[in-house]
Amino acid sequence: MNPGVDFKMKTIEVDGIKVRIQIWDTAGQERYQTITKQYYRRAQGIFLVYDISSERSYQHIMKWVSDVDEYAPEGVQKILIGNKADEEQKRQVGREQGQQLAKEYGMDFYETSACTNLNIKESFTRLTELVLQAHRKELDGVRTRASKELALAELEEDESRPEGPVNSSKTCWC
Ligand SMILES: Nc1nc2c(ncn2[C@@H]2O[C@H](COP(=O)(O)OP(=O)(O)OP(=O)(O)O)[C@@H](O)[C@H]2O)c(=O)[nH]1
Repeated sequence: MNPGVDFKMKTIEVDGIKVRIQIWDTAGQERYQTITKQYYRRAQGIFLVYDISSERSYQHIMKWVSDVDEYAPEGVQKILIGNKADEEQKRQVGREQGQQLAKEYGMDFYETSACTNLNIKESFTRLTELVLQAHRKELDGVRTRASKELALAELEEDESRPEGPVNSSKTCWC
């Protein structure tokens, strides 16, 4: 295992389907970034997490977003998280600021707490849902393209076939 990256597996249920997810927790520190960016490439869903008691961590989200845009696959699903929601007395980032930023980037938004478990299950379920939806859309696209190509191939085959009854005794096309 690389320094700066934690790994866990978990099974969660989404729409009655059991989904096994791999969770890669990459360190935020600058010194690990060459390593952690490598992990973006295979991600299907990403949580961008700031700490509601740290304005600085919120300001950092823009940088994470641009890194994700640069290194993660195009269809990656993203959710913005404001963590440490239990630390209300230390709050530096308003909930509306989180909502606003998420809206700008077209992401869902949750305030969570790893201490009280607030929205932990909900946010993982939602991200998994988004990943599954995106995957289904991609598959539908592939299926539609494949059936169009098949229909076209059949049409071409029909057009190249000689006219007249199939069992005609005539063997040449002239
Ligand atoms: N009160 C509170 N503390 C939290 C919460 N989540 C994490 N912490 C604390 O915040 C500190 C940092 O937590 P980490 O999980 O190491 O944070 P991290 O983002 O992985 O840190 P990096 O390694 O820099 O990426 C620890 O002391 C945690 O106990 C939370 O929801 N509420």
